[in-house]
Amino acid sequence: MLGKLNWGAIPIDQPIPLIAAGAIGLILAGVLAWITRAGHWPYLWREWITSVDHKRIGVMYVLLGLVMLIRGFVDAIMMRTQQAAAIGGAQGYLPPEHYDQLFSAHGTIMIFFGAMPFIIGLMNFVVPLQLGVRDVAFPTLNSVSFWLTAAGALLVNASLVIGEFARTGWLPYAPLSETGYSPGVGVDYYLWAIQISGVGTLMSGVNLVTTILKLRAPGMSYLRMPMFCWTALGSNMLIVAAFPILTATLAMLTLDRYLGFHFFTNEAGGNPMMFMNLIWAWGHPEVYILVLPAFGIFSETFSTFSSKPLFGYRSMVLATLFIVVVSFTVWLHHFFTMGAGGDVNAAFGIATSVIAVGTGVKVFNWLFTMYGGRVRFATPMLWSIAFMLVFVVGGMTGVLLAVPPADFLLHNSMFLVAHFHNVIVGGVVFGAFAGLTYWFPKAFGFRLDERWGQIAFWLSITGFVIVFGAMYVLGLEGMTRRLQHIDNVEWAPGIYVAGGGMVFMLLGVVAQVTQLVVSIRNRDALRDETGDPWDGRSLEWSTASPPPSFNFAVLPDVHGEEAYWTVKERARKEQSLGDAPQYEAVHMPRNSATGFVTAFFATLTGFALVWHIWWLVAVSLVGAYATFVAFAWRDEGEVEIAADTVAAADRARRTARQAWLDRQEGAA
Ligand code: HEA
Ligand code: HEM
Ligand SMILES: [Cu+2]
Repeated sequence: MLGKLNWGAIPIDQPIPLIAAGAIGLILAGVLAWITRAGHWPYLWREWITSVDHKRIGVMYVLLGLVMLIRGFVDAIMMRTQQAAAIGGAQGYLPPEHYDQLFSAHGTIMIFFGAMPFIIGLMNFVVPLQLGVRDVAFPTLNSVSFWLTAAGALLVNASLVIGEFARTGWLPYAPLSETGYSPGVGVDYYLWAIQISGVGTLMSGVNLVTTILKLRAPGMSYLRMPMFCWTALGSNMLIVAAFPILTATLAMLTLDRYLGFHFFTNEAGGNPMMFMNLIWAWGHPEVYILVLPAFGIFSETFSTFSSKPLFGYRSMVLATLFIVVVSFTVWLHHFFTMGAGGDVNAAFGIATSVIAVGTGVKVFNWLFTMYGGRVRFATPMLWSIAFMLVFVVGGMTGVLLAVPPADFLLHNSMFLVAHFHNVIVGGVVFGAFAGLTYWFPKAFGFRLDERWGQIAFWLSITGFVIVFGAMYVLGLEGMTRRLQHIDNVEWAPGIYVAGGGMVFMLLGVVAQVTQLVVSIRNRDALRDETGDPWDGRSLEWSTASPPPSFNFAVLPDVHGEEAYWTVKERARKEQSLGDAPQYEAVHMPRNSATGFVTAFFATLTGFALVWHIWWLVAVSLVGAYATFVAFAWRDEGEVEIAADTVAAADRARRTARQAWLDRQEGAA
């Protein structure tokens, strides 16, 4: 009846996951109970869970990303403390099979459910606003994408209590991940969680590419798009091209595990090297999927907070497209040591180093954007400057790893671990925080507390330098990755230093949460009436904060590269906002439960497949299909928002804007 599932799946003999799961369960039950008591369910269902508004979906994506970053951070604390507690004769508190699940879960959660949702959420929220349009191309599909991602996150976290997670690393290398070496359900959880969320990511990629290519405000030609839209286009083109490779690779591994195929086995004609090639053909582009939008965020913040247009806009566009193409030609640098031969290694090493040229162009453009500008050191700008300093180091160590002879020494060492955290945390996570603090007032109508933001920043950057600086040293001293126990006591100082740095990082996380709480409590004092708290240059700042459901009362008419700056300049010169526009009724897509219900069935499907509960697989697949059919048959797809409502929504913003203009005149 329940396939392989029985009471043995609950890890009663392992107190740590049980206590962790118990605590999470209690918090979750508390939150649910509070929502029920306060009677918030109808509101949540109507306005959020079934919402197809790209802004709401973007916010939910970011929230998912934040929660999962904290979840992955807890794993990181456990890894660092385990290593510090298991040197020489000491054994630490985590047995090897648990430590292996820990780094696998940490990597998987951080990449797929922390960084990806965070970045996709920011793109979802910002891109339509910057393009001057009312939503993405396929709003309901957008909701499906989000909920499928959440379903994957749920499955990974469920594995903590029901069964186990993969012990194979964040990419389940074959043949280790084949049934013979990984007989448990861990790899199956990995496979279905990533397949389900991967479908969501692919659809979100199709959605955003279509939006950017097809839906732009009148006058918004390609070369007038803000830089963030360009990098979002690059990132989503990479998603559309790369994610099918991931899906196919994992599908083949699934066939191996479930039906006894031999794609990646050592015998019967299988070839494990095929897995390496395929997984990295997706895996390398994936890191640029993450970092390109972060580059876009920095382009926005450097320009806004330097009060200058972005330097070298066209070269930035070219560098972005260059990175998109070249990132598909370098995958082999992840397994230089596996014997492809000197010529092949040299070719891929050179291709890898060439990417540094594209990134270098960007770094110099950001520097020149700041040069001669009136630089304001607000929190988003602090994250951006810190990014530029640390990312150059991380990039350089990447170029070092791209030299095959050097990589033979450094492959699988802590130096490699330091390299990629240096670029992912320093690039993607700092970018996400810059974006969060930059666009938060747009999403919620009030700014984040600046003082706590700065405290969080300084704590995090201090911790970052200590933790990953120590890891570089450990790597050069020969320490390899994924060690549950440390035999060589000479590494102890480095491991203690890295552990000490974690204290600063932890305080940084606490400060970020405090910032959020303090800001929400002081929201009236932090209110942003004008919709433009940073003196921004692109269209998202031309509408109210938070923007109405239809984004713009009247679709903007774009002149020039900096759409909103041009409008503001004219208003400043003429000391007037111009006449109120002609308002018309707006049609917006109706909310839909399709995404949530599909994801509900997808979660069941995934869970049932992990545990071989075949009847449940059948039932939930039918359920998911029926949801789509029901959606296709609905005949009322849109709601009309009357012209009066649109006008009323715009009036408040115009009044605040006029007051701002008058103040400017007073100051002049
Ligand atoms: C956001 C993520 C991200 C980014 C941006 C990068 C960027 C780069 N990475 Fe990294 N990398 C990872 C994430 C990332 N990487 C991950 C996750 C892994 C390991 C996964 C695993 O094994 O589990 C990895 C592993 C990895 C390896 C494999 C090593 C091994 O397994 O032994 C290599 C080897 O070539 C490499 C190289 C590079 C290079 C050359 C860049 C370049 O793009 C960097 C370019 C930037 C600069 C160089 C700085 C700025 C430039 C200038 C200021 C101009 C002047 C500079 C020069 C002319 C040099 N990376
Ligand atoms: C914020 C602080 C972080 C710390 C202190 C940290 C620490 C660590 C440590 C100690 C390891 C394992 C090293 C080993 O034993 O091999 C690791 C692995 C990893 N981390 Fe992090 N990490 C952090 C954030 C992140 C983020 C934000 C991401 C991605 C977005 C990430 C992605 C990974 C990946 C992919 C691995 C490899 C897992 C594997 O070996 O399969 N980490 N991290
Ligand atoms: Cu790579």
